[in-house]
Amino acid sequence: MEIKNISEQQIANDIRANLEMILVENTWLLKQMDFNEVAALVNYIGAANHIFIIAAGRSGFAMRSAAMRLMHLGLKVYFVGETTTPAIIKGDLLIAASGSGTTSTIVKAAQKAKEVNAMVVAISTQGRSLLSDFSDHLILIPAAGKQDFERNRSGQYAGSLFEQFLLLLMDSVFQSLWKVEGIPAAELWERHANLE
Ligand SMILES: O=C([C@H](O)CO)[C@H](O)[C@H](O)COP(=O)(O)O
Repeated sequence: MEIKNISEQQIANDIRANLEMILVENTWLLKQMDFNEVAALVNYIGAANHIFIIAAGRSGFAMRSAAMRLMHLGLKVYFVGETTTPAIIKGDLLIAASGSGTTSTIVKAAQKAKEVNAMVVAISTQGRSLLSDFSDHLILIPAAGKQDFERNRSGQYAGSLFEQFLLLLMDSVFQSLWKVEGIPAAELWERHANLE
């Protein structure tokens, strides 16, 4: 990639402006959310024997972070696709995050989860999608779709806003669960990886 003749100060200013735009977009999204939809997720998590999480690409990175924090709380959490992930069965919960709601591995996982009568919570930018058809509950994040090349809802590339907000939202869910459980941080830390 050729870096054009641009001063370090111009780049610094541009990066700062971008970060401001990203924070503004995430704050805008916060105001569009129905947090009762998110509150329901806490009930699904509380009722589940095991929690399975699936998401792909950058959405997957955000949800891997969420899986780690839920594990720190002492929940039995598996990220779909890891070699040690067991079968999902009735009484379990699948949290399936897909901005588009069409990523085939995620739709298939939700379909399988419903076949065995597990519960499915979807998180998506789409109110109706292939994924929502196999979901008991939907959390709508009305961010830009990853193929909204006109960039109507976000100045950022592809699904970046959804993926950022997903991470922030799941950290907020963790904070609520942590508060409810009242577990001291030092106790959570005992579950933190010591082989890293
Ligand atoms: O990595 C991603 C891509 O760069 C879009 O910004 C997506 O997270 C990946 O393609 C999965 O897509 P969705 O299932 O639609 O979230």
